[in-house]
Amino acid sequence: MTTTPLDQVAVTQTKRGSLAGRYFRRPLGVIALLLFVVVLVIAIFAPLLAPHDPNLVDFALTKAPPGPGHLLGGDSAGRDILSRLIYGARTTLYGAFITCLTGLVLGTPAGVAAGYFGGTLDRILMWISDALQSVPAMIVLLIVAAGTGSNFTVLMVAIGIFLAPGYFRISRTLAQSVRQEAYIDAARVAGLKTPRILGTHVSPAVYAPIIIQTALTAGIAMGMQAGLQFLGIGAASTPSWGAMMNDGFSNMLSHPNILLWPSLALGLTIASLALVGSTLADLVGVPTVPTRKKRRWAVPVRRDGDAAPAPTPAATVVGGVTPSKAAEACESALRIENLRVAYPGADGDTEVVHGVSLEAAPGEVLGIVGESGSGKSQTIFAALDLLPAGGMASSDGIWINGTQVGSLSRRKRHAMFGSGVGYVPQEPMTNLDPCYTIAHQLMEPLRVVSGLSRKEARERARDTLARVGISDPDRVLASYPHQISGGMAQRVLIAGAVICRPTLLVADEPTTALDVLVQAEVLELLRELKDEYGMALVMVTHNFGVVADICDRVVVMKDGRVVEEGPVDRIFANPADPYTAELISASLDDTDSRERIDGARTESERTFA
Ligand SMILES: Nc1ncnc2c1ncn2[C@@H]1O[C@H](COP(=O)(O)OP(=O)(O)OP(=O)(O)O)[C@@H](O)[C@H]1O
Repeated sequence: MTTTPLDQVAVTQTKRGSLAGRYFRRPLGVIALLLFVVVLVIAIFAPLLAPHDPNLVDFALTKAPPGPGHLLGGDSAGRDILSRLIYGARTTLYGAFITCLTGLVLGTPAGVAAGYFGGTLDRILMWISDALQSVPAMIVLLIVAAGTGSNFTVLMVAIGIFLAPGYFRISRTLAQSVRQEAYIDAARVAGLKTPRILGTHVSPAVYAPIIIQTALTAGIAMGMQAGLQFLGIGAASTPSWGAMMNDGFSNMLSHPNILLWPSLALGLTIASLALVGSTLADLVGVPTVPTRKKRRWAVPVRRDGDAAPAPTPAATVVGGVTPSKAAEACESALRIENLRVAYPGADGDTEVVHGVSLEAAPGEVLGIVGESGSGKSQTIFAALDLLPAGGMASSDGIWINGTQVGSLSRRKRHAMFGSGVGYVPQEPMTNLDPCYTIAHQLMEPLRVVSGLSRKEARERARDTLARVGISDPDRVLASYPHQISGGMAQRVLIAGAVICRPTLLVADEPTTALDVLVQAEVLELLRELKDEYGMALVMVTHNFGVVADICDRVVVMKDGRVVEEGPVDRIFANPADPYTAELISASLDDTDSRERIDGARTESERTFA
């Protein structure tokens, strides 16, 4: 095995520090948090802290000014203002809790589902959300109050329903952005089921913004709650800041202190929550949503549940294949027959892959080569069920490791990918989930798909990291993606792709994002792994140098078509198509490559016309 220096690259420590550490460096945020904690403590320990029974009436105390024994004075009914204020905190926080819980439980899962699956589900949920936002909430709340005898908890649940669209919209937007992340594709190819992907890879992106939303929603809930109580809705025996404000409002001119204290308590509590929320938003607003270098087309990935226009999705159409071809396909690691991929556009569907057929035998290294936009990735995406939203694929069949994947349910197809197919994507960094350690990401498919115990999975992960040339696997296992270099990340991805010992490894431009030295090492590693595990390797590249280096056979693509295929030696010695010849010389001599390729395109077009 070749020893490599990649793992020598120092693991960089994060300079940002933990979220809590950064939060406590914000004085305003700290003051706001302290204020809220004080209100919370007062609410929890109200029976211990209140000097009097909040409902005890003492006529001598009616509208009394502050004095000994009654530090804030008495209200218009002769009750101790301080005690009512303390118990009011309890009512207010309880109400806000019920409201936030309702909004959270209804809005967040719905938003994640709508954002991740898109399509009809998204449209229906968006419609419900819009409808809820257009209903005049206060009128409905008054009706609910009348119908339930002003049941406080029911009213707070009703407010929560009206505030659920806030949670829905945030989680929908975040799920939409995360579902385009390459590490979600990688998780799907690794065979993880959708609930697992939603739970472990999509939800973490939603957590921090949802906490911020909760802080803001709690403030809004308190305001609405106080508004209802101000209108006299709610049990008279329950001390509440809104009811106290109502009382104070009636005596505002003669006894302003009755209005002052509940208003101050409510204002400060809402302001503290708003400040906590905005401080958190400042700190986590951008980094919590992982950014992916957008694919050229920048449209969301189609998922289960999306409305997929005809023709049928990738690998689901079987037809036009003779029995002999089907039998041959059973021998192949990968076989694609007459694949077409199209996208809807303003002027109808645009086909970007036009009837591509190719095959990789077990143990063989097949190169798919072509310039940018020639359809290499679309071909592979269609085979691995990773087409972006709107992508429509039809074929006469796609076989992976001898199985016609179109005849399998999506679930079985993905389970098969997990154990039989490894996928090494283009951009190492974006294919690792920033929320989890490398250990978690390598062990997850082993535990979930292969059923290994935690100990076994960890050992396998450590061994595989060592095998891909990382000399300090324990340190890398404990690292987060941002703590490792690009070269090391690519090795981690290769380790992840081969960790379940697949029989087919698909590598989509695995060296593009790496420098020249690291490129050579990664190619060497892929070659070694392929020999060691007996895998077929499908190598997608724009570089004939890579093809010369590692491939047995090559398929040359241009404008969504296969222009030529054959053994690498023959293609290099005697390219049949002028485009192939120019691609070879452009790859071997980088100068003026674009002009030469363009020239060859013209020549080739003449040949094909
Ligand atoms: N979502 C999409 N909508 C419309 N056209 C698309 C979409 N995705 C890809 N295409 C088109 O499909 C064609 C093939 O793209 P593909 O990504 O397969 O090229 P490629 O050969 O892999 O190039 P690269 O290596 O640069 O990714 C391109 O012309 C591209 O513009």
